[in-house]
Amino acid sequence: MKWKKFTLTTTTQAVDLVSSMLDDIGIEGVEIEDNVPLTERETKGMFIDILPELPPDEGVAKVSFYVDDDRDIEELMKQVEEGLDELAVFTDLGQRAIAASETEDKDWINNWKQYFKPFTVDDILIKPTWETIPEEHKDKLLVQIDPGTAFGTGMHETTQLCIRQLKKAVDSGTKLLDVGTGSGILGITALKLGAKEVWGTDLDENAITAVGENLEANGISGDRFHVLQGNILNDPGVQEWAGFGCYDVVVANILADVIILLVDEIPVHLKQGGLFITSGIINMKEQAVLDAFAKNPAFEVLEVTRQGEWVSVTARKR
Ligand SMILES: C[S@@+](CC[C@H](N)C(=O)[O-])C[C@H]1O[C@@H](n2cnc3c(N)ncnc32)[C@H](O)[C@@H]1O
Repeated sequence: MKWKKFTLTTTTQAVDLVSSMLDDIGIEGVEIEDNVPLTERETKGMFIDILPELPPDEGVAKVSFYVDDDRDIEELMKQVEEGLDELAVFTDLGQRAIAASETEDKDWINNWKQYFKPFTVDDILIKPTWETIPEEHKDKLLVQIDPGTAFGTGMHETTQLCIRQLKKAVDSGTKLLDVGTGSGILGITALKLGAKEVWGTDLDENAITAVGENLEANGISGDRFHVLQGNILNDPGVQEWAGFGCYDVVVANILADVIILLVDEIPVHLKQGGLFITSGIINMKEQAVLDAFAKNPAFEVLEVTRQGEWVSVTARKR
Protein backbone atom coordinates (compact mmCIF):
# COMPACT_ATOMS: atom_id res chain seq x y z
CA MET A 1 0.00 0.00 0.00
CA LYS A 2 1.25 3.53 -0.78
CA TRP A 3 1.54 6.10 2.01
CA LYS A 4 2.40 9.77 2.16
CA LYS A 5 4.32 10.95 5.20
CA PHE A 6 3.65 14.37 6.76
CA THR A 7 5.88 15.80 9.48
CA LEU A 8 4.71 18.66 11.68
CA THR A 9 7.38 20.59 13.57
CA THR A 10 5.88 21.83 16.82
CA THR A 11 6.68 22.10 20.55
CA THR A 12 7.08 19.22 23.01
CA GLN A 13 4.30 20.70 25.16
CA ALA A 14 1.85 20.53 22.22
CA VAL A 15 2.59 16.91 21.26
CA ASP A 16 -0.19 15.25 23.27
CA LEU A 17 -2.85 17.72 22.09
CA VAL A 18 -1.73 17.45 18.46
CA SER A 19 -1.75 13.63 18.62
CA SER A 20 -5.23 13.62 20.10
CA MET A 21 -6.47 16.11 17.47
CA LEU A 22 -5.05 13.89 14.68
CA ASP A 23 -6.72 10.87 16.24
CA ASP A 24 -10.05 12.76 16.31
CA ILE A 25 -9.89 13.29 12.55
CA GLY A 26 -9.06 9.64 11.92
CA ILE A 27 -5.26 9.69 11.71
CA GLU A 28 -3.93 6.87 13.87
CA GLY A 29 -0.43 5.78 14.82
CA VAL A 30 1.56 9.02 14.92
CA GLU A 31 5.35 8.95 15.31
CA ILE A 32 6.90 11.43 17.76
CA GLU A 33 10.53 12.55 17.71
CA ASP A 34 11.89 14.75 20.49
CA ASN A 35 14.87 14.89 22.82
CA VAL A 36 12.93 14.36 26.04
CA PRO A 37 14.62 11.49 27.93
CA LEU A 38 12.41 8.49 28.78
CA THR A 39 11.35 8.11 32.39
CA GLU A 40 12.48 5.03 34.34
CA ARG A 41 8.92 3.66 34.13
CA GLU A 42 8.81 4.14 30.33
CA THR A 43 12.22 2.48 29.95
CA LYS A 44 11.08 -0.57 31.93
CA GLY A 45 7.78 -0.81 30.06
CA MET A 46 9.60 -0.83 26.72
CA PHE A 47 12.23 -3.38 27.82
CA ILE A 48 15.14 -1.14 26.95
CA ASP A 49 18.46 -1.66 28.73
CA ILE A 50 20.62 1.07 27.23
CA LEU A 51 19.35 4.48 26.24
CA PRO A 52 20.85 6.50 23.39
CA GLU A 53 22.70 9.72 24.25
CA LEU A 54 20.38 12.60 23.34
CA PRO A 55 21.25 16.23 22.64
CA PRO A 56 19.65 18.68 25.11
CA ASP A 57 15.86 19.06 24.85
CA GLU A 58 15.06 22.44 23.34
CA GLY A 59 11.31 22.01 23.48
CA VAL A 60 10.99 21.16 19.78
CA ALA A 61 9.18 18.01 18.61
CA LYS A 62 8.29 16.46 15.27
CA VAL A 63 4.98 14.67 14.89
CA SER A 64 4.78 12.48 11.78
CA PHE A 65 1.73 10.77 10.41
CA TYR A 66 1.05 8.61 7.41
CA VAL A 67 -1.89 8.89 5.06
CA ASP A 68 -2.68 6.30 2.44
CA ASP A 69 -3.16 7.32 -1.16
CA ASP A 70 -6.86 6.48 -1.18
CA ARG A 71 -7.72 9.38 1.10
CA ASP A 72 -8.62 12.88 -0.05
CA ILE A 73 -5.36 14.43 1.08
CA GLU A 74 -6.38 18.01 0.34
CA GLU A 75 -9.53 17.70 2.48
CA LEU A 76 -7.61 15.92 5.26
CA MET A 77 -4.88 18.57 5.39
CA LYS A 78 -7.60 21.23 5.58
CA GLN A 79 -8.95 19.44 8.67
CA VAL A 80 -5.44 19.24 10.14
CA GLU A 81 -4.91 22.98 9.65
CA GLU A 82 -8.31 23.77 11.21
CA GLY A 83 -7.46 21.50 14.16
CA LEU A 84 -4.13 23.29 14.60
CA ASP A 85 -5.90 26.69 14.48
CA GLU A 86 -8.11 25.58 17.37
CA LEU A 87 -5.15 24.30 19.39
CA ALA A 88 -3.15 27.49 18.75
CA VAL A 89 -5.62 29.40 20.94
CA PHE A 90 -4.47 27.65 24.11
CA THR A 91 -1.04 26.14 23.41
CA ASP A 92 2.20 27.22 21.77
CA LEU A 93 2.52 25.26 18.51
CA GLY A 94 6.02 26.61 17.78
CA GLN A 95 7.06 26.55 14.10
CA ARG A 96 3.89 24.73 13.02
CA ALA A 97 5.50 23.79 9.71
CA ILE A 98 4.25 20.71 7.88
CA ALA A 99 6.62 18.91 5.49
CA ALA A 100 5.41 16.23 3.08
CA SER A 101 7.87 13.56 2.01
CA GLU A 102 8.03 11.14 -0.86
CA THR A 103 5.35 8.53 -1.06
CA GLU A 104 6.61 5.34 0.56
CA ASP A 105 5.51 1.77 0.27
CA LYS A 106 5.16 0.58 3.84
CA ASP A 107 3.50 -2.40 5.41
CA TRP A 108 4.30 -1.69 9.04
CA ILE A 109 3.04 -4.95 10.45
CA ASN A 110 4.75 -7.26 7.96
CA ASN A 111 7.85 -5.36 6.80
CA TRP A 112 10.21 -7.22 9.17
CA LYS A 113 9.35 -10.52 7.51
CA GLN A 114 11.79 -9.93 4.67
CA TYR A 115 14.66 -10.12 7.22
CA PHE A 116 13.46 -13.36 8.87
CA LYS A 117 14.98 -16.26 6.92
CA PRO A 118 15.59 -19.90 7.90
CA PHE A 119 18.72 -20.30 10.06
CA THR A 120 20.30 -22.96 12.23
CA VAL A 121 21.33 -23.15 15.87
CA ASP A 122 23.67 -26.14 15.70
CA ASP A 123 21.45 -29.05 14.59
CA ILE A 124 18.15 -27.16 14.96
CA LEU A 125 16.60 -25.41 11.95
CA ILE A 126 14.47 -22.40 12.85
CA LYS A 127 12.28 -21.38 9.97
CA PRO A 128 9.54 -18.79 9.43
CA THR A 129 6.28 -20.65 8.87
CA TRP A 130 5.97 -19.12 5.38
CA GLU A 131 9.38 -20.30 4.07
CA THR A 132 10.25 -23.74 2.69
CA ILE A 133 12.86 -26.01 4.25
CA PRO A 134 16.23 -25.47 2.56
CA GLU A 135 17.45 -28.71 0.94
CA GLU A 136 20.73 -28.72 2.92
CA HIS A 137 18.86 -28.57 6.26
CA LYS A 138 16.33 -31.34 5.68
CA ASP A 139 18.01 -33.53 8.36
CA LYS A 140 17.76 -30.88 11.13
CA LEU A 141 15.26 -30.69 13.99
CA LEU A 142 12.64 -28.29 12.64
CA VAL A 143 11.10 -25.43 14.64
CA GLN A 144 8.63 -23.26 12.70
CA ILE A 145 7.85 -19.79 13.98
CA ASP A 146 5.65 -16.85 13.13
CA PRO A 147 6.01 -14.43 16.05
CA GLY A 148 3.19 -12.23 14.76
CA THR A 149 3.33 -9.15 16.95
CA ALA A 150 4.89 -11.04 19.89
CA PHE A 151 8.68 -11.18 20.44
CA GLY A 152 10.87 -14.06 19.33
CA THR A 153 12.01 -15.15 15.88
CA GLY A 154 15.00 -16.93 17.41
CA MET A 155 17.43 -14.71 15.54
CA HIS A 156 18.44 -12.78 18.63
CA GLU A 157 21.67 -13.89 20.30
CA THR A 158 19.93 -14.26 23.67
CA THR A 159 17.35 -16.70 22.28
CA GLN A 160 20.14 -18.75 20.70
CA LEU A 161 22.07 -18.80 23.99
CA CYS A 162 18.94 -20.16 25.71
CA ILE A 163 18.35 -22.76 22.98
CA ARG A 164 21.90 -24.11 23.41
CA GLN A 165 21.37 -24.41 27.17
CA LEU A 166 17.97 -26.09 26.64
CA LYS A 167 19.65 -28.66 24.39
CA LYS A 168 21.83 -29.68 27.35
CA ALA A 169 19.09 -29.51 29.98
CA VAL A 170 15.98 -31.01 28.39
CA ASP A 171 15.13 -34.70 28.33
CA SER A 172 11.96 -36.72 27.83
CA GLY A 173 10.67 -36.12 31.35
CA THR A 174 11.24 -32.37 31.45
CA LYS A 175 8.55 -30.03 32.72
CA LEU A 176 9.55 -26.50 31.69
CA LEU A 177 8.46 -23.02 32.76
CA ASP A 178 9.09 -20.39 30.03
CA VAL A 179 8.88 -16.92 31.61
CA GLY A 180 8.53 -14.21 28.94
CA THR A 181 7.56 -16.78 26.33
CA GLY A 182 6.78 -14.26 23.52
CA SER A 183 6.27 -16.32 20.34
CA GLY A 184 6.77 -19.48 22.43
CA ILE A 185 10.01 -20.25 20.61
CA LEU A 186 11.90 -21.52 23.66
CA GLY A 187 9.04 -23.67 24.96
CA ILE A 188 8.35 -25.07 21.50
CA THR A 189 12.04 -25.86 20.96
CA ALA A 190 12.05 -27.64 24.33
CA LEU A 191 9.02 -29.71 23.27
CA LYS A 192 10.74 -30.55 19.98
CA LEU A 193 13.78 -31.62 22.01
CA GLY A 194 11.50 -34.05 23.83
CA ALA A 195 10.24 -32.12 26.88
CA LYS A 196 6.99 -33.46 28.35
CA GLU A 197 5.16 -30.18 28.93
CA VAL A 198 5.63 -26.43 29.07
CA TRP A 199 3.99 -23.65 31.03
CA GLY A 200 4.60 -20.16 29.71
CA THR A 201 3.84 -16.65 30.94
CA ASP A 202 4.16 -13.25 29.33
CA LEU A 203 3.04 -9.70 30.10
CA ASP A 204 2.16 -9.28 26.42
CA GLU A 205 -1.30 -10.51 25.45
CA ASN A 206 -0.10 -11.11 21.88
CA ALA A 207 1.98 -14.01 23.21
CA ILE A 208 -1.16 -16.05 23.84
CA THR A 209 -2.26 -16.04 20.19
CA ALA A 210 1.31 -16.40 18.91
CA VAL A 211 1.97 -19.49 21.05
CA GLY A 212 -1.32 -21.09 19.90
CA GLU A 213 -0.50 -20.50 16.23
CA ASN A 214 3.08 -21.69 16.58
CA LEU A 215 2.01 -24.89 18.36
CA GLU A 216 -0.27 -25.60 15.43
CA ALA A 217 2.47 -24.81 12.89
CA ASN A 218 4.70 -27.33 14.66
CA GLY A 219 2.01 -29.99 14.99
CA ILE A 220 2.15 -29.89 18.79
CA SER A 221 -1.05 -30.35 20.73
CA GLY A 222 -2.21 -27.43 22.89
CA ASP A 223 -2.35 -29.52 26.05
CA ARG A 224 1.46 -29.73 26.11
CA PHE A 225 2.01 -25.93 26.27
CA HIS A 226 -0.13 -23.90 28.69
CA VAL A 227 0.19 -20.14 28.45
CA LEU A 228 -1.01 -17.28 30.64
CA GLN A 229 -0.75 -13.50 30.40
CA GLY A 230 0.54 -12.05 33.65
CA ASN A 231 3.51 -11.28 35.85
CA ILE A 232 4.90 -14.13 37.92
CA LEU A 233 6.96 -11.58 39.88
CA ASN A 234 4.07 -9.95 41.66
CA ASP A 235 0.82 -11.73 40.84
CA PRO A 236 -0.06 -14.54 43.29
CA GLY A 237 -2.61 -15.84 40.75
CA VAL A 238 0.15 -16.37 38.16
CA GLN A 239 2.49 -17.89 40.77
CA GLU A 240 -0.23 -20.33 41.82
CA TRP A 241 -1.12 -21.14 38.19
CA ALA A 242 2.51 -21.98 37.42
CA GLY A 243 2.69 -24.20 40.51
CA PHE A 244 5.34 -24.81 43.15
CA GLY A 245 8.33 -27.16 43.34
CA CYS A 246 7.38 -28.80 40.05
CA TYR A 247 9.77 -27.67 37.29
CA ASP A 248 12.90 -29.41 36.05
CA VAL A 249 13.87 -26.33 34.04
CA VAL A 250 12.85 -22.66 34.07
CA VAL A 251 13.98 -20.47 31.18
CA ALA A 252 13.70 -16.68 31.09
CA ASN A 253 15.08 -14.57 28.26
CA ILE A 254 14.05 -11.09 29.36
CA LEU A 255 16.33 -8.30 30.58
CA ALA A 256 19.02 -8.24 33.26
CA ASP A 257 16.89 -6.12 35.59
CA VAL A 258 13.97 -8.56 35.34
CA ILE A 259 16.28 -11.61 35.70
CA ILE A 260 17.67 -10.11 38.92
CA LEU A 261 14.13 -9.99 40.35
CA LEU A 262 13.33 -13.51 39.08
CA VAL A 263 16.34 -14.93 40.95
CA ASP A 264 14.29 -14.58 44.15
CA GLU A 265 10.99 -15.83 42.70
CA ILE A 266 12.01 -18.87 40.65
CA PRO A 267 13.37 -21.18 43.40
CA VAL A 268 9.86 -21.86 44.77
CA HIS A 269 8.76 -23.10 41.35
CA LEU A 270 11.78 -25.35 40.70
CA LYS A 271 12.29 -28.90 41.91
CA GLN A 272 15.40 -29.44 43.96
CA GLY A 273 18.27 -29.80 41.47
CA GLY A 274 16.24 -28.00 38.78
CA LEU A 275 17.90 -25.55 36.41
CA PHE A 276 17.27 -21.84 35.86
CA ILE A 277 18.45 -20.78 32.39
CA THR A 278 18.56 -17.00 31.98
CA SER A 279 19.46 -14.57 29.22
CA GLY A 280 18.56 -11.16 27.86
CA ILE A 281 21.58 -9.97 29.84
CA ILE A 282 23.75 -7.32 28.18
CA ASN A 283 27.44 -7.88 29.02
CA MET A 284 27.76 -4.74 31.16
CA LYS A 285 25.05 -6.17 33.47
CA GLU A 286 26.59 -9.67 33.75
CA GLN A 287 28.17 -8.96 37.13
CA ALA A 288 24.94 -7.55 38.58
CA VAL A 289 23.12 -10.76 37.61
CA LEU A 290 25.91 -12.94 39.03
CA ASP A 291 25.79 -10.91 42.26
CA ALA A 292 22.04 -11.54 42.52
CA PHE A 293 22.58 -15.31 42.14
CA ALA A 294 25.47 -15.21 44.65
CA LYS A 295 23.21 -13.49 47.22
CA ASN A 296 20.58 -16.23 46.98
CA PRO A 297 21.72 -19.43 48.75
CA ALA A 298 19.04 -21.40 46.87
CA PHE A 299 21.18 -21.26 43.70
CA GLU A 300 24.62 -22.31 42.54
CA VAL A 301 25.75 -20.89 39.20
CA LEU A 302 26.80 -23.69 36.84
CA GLU A 303 27.66 -21.94 33.60
CA VAL A 304 27.99 -18.54 31.95
CA THR A 305 27.88 -18.45 28.14
CA ARG A 306 28.23 -15.51 25.79
CA GLN A 307 27.37 -14.57 22.21
CA GLY A 308 28.25 -11.12 20.86
CA GLU A 309 27.57 -8.66 23.65
CA TRP A 310 24.96 -10.92 25.28
CA VAL A 311 25.25 -13.27 28.23
CA SER A 312 23.39 -16.31 29.55
CA VAL A 313 23.67 -17.57 33.12
CA THR A 314 22.53 -21.08 34.11
CA ALA A 315 22.08 -21.94 37.79
CA ARG A 316 20.94 -25.01 39.72
CA LYS A 317 18.61 -25.03 42.70
CA ARG A 318 20.46 -26.59 45.63
C1 LIG B 1 13.28 -10.78 24.82
S1 LIG B 1 11.62 -11.32 24.76
C2 LIG B 1 11.88 -13.09 24.73
C3 LIG B 1 10.87 -13.85 23.89
C4 LIG B 1 11.24 -15.31 23.65
N1 LIG B 1 11.21 -16.06 24.88
C5 LIG B 1 12.60 -15.42 22.99
O1 LIG B 1 13.52 -15.94 23.65
O2 LIG B 1 12.78 -15.01 21.84
C6 LIG B 1 11.13 -11.00 26.41
C7 LIG B 1 9.67 -11.26 26.66
O3 LIG B 1 9.47 -11.19 28.07
C8 LIG B 1 8.24 -10.55 28.33
N2 LIG B 1 8.32 -10.08 29.74
C9 LIG B 1 8.97 -9.04 30.26
N3 LIG B 1 8.86 -9.00 31.61
C10 LIG B 1 8.12 -10.10 31.95
C11 LIG B 1 7.65 -10.64 33.18
N4 LIG B 1 7.91 -10.06 34.34
N5 LIG B 1 6.91 -11.77 33.14
C12 LIG B 1 6.63 -12.37 31.96
N6 LIG B 1 7.04 -11.89 30.76
C13 LIG B 1 7.78 -10.78 30.76
C14 LIG B 1 8.11 -9.52 27.23
O4 LIG B 1 6.76 -9.16 27.01
C15 LIG B 1 8.72 -10.28 26.03
O5 LIG B 1 7.74 -10.99 25.32
